[in-house]
Amino acid sequence: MSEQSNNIDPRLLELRDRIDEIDGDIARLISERAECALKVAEVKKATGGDALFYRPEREAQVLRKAMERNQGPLTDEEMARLFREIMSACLALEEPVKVAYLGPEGTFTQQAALKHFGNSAQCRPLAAIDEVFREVEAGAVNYGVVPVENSTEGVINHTLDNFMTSNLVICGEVELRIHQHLMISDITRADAITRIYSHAQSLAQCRKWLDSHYPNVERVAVASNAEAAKRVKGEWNAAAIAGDMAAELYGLKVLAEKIEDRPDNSTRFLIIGSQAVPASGDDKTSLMVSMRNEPGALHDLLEPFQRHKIDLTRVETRPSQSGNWTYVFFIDFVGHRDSENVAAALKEVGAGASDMKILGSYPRGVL
Ligand SMILES: O=C(O)C(=O)C[C@]1(C(=O)O)C=C[C@@H](O)C=C1
Repeated sequence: MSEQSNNIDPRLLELRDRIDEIDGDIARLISERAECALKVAEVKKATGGDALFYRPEREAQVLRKAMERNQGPLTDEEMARLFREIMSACLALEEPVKVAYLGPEGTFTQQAALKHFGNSAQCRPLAAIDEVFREVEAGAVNYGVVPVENSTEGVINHTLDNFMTSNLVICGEVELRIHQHLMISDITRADAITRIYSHAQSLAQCRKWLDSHYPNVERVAVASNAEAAKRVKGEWNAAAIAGDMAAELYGLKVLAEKIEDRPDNSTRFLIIGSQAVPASGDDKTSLMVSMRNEPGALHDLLEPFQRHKIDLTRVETRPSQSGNWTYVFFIDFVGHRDSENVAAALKEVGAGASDMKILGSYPRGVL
C-alpha cells in the first residue's frame, strides 16, 4: 500500500467502496436501458414507413418524470440533465440524430442544441438562419436550432420571417440563461482596449455595463459572438463579448463575468423539423395569422382564445411580405392542436383570418 493510502481516513475508503458498487449497478442499468432502446428501434423499423427514432414528446415525458421522481440531494434540473445525456446516447445507438444550428461553433445556439439533444447528437454549424431552414428542408439534417426571442432585446425577426415561406414545423423549444462575458486574448493589453466586438444583440444586452465601464471604446457589431471571439485572437487592443463556450473554444481569458444588464437575461430557441409532434401532456402551439387591416381585427382574432380559456404566451406582429399595410401575427399559446379546446379555437380563428398557418405543437421546454 502506498504511503498516501495509509493516511486516508477509513471512512473515506468505505464510502469510495460503496460508490464503486453503486457505479457498477448504474452501469449495468444503463446498459440494460440501452438494450431496450435497441429493441425499440427494431420495433420502429418493423412498423415500416419513415421510422422516427427521435421522439420529442417521449423525451419530454422521460425528462419530466426524472424531475418528478427526484427526491434530492441533486436538483431536479441536474437529475434531468443526467437523463438527457443517457437518452441522447440511447438515441445515437438507434440512429444518430443530425442537427444543424446557427453557428459558428461557440455560439449560444450551439449551447441550446446540446442542451436539447445532448452530446451524442451530430451537430453541425451553419452560417445563417436561412441556411439552417434550407438544410432541414433539403433533408440534409433531421432538425435545426435557431434563436427566436431574447428577454432583453425582443424577437429575432429573421427567424419569424423564414416561417412565412417555409413548410417546416416547430418540434420543440429550449430556453437558455444567457451570461455574457468580456474576454481578451493572451496578446491583448487589458489597459489599452479601443474596440469591443460582439453580435448586435449582445452589445445591446450589455449596453449599460459598457456605458459605465468602457464609455469611449468603439463597439463593433459582427455576425456572431463566436466570430467576435475569433477576431480578438489576433488583436492586441480589442476585446469580445461572448459566452463560456466561445471563451473555451478560442482560448480567451475572461476579464469581466456576467456583464449582461439584466440578471434574468435569457434566449428562447426553436427546434425545427419536418414531422408534426404528438401531444406530450404539456405542450405549446405556435401560429401565424394574417388579418385584414380593419378596426377591431386584433380583438376579433384573440377573442376565441379567451373564450376557450387558452393562455397566450406571446403575440408578435410583423409586416407581411405580400402587401403594404397587412400584418402577420405570430401567436404562441399553451395547449396542443389535437386537444378539444385548442382545435375549436383554431377553427374559429381560421374562419376569421385571411390566412392562417399552424407552425407546430410541441412539448414545453423541460430543461
Ligand atoms: O421511446 C422511444 O421511442 C425511444 O426511442 C427511446 C428513447 C429513450 O432513450 O428513452 C430514445 C430516443 C427517443 O427520442 C425517445 C426515447
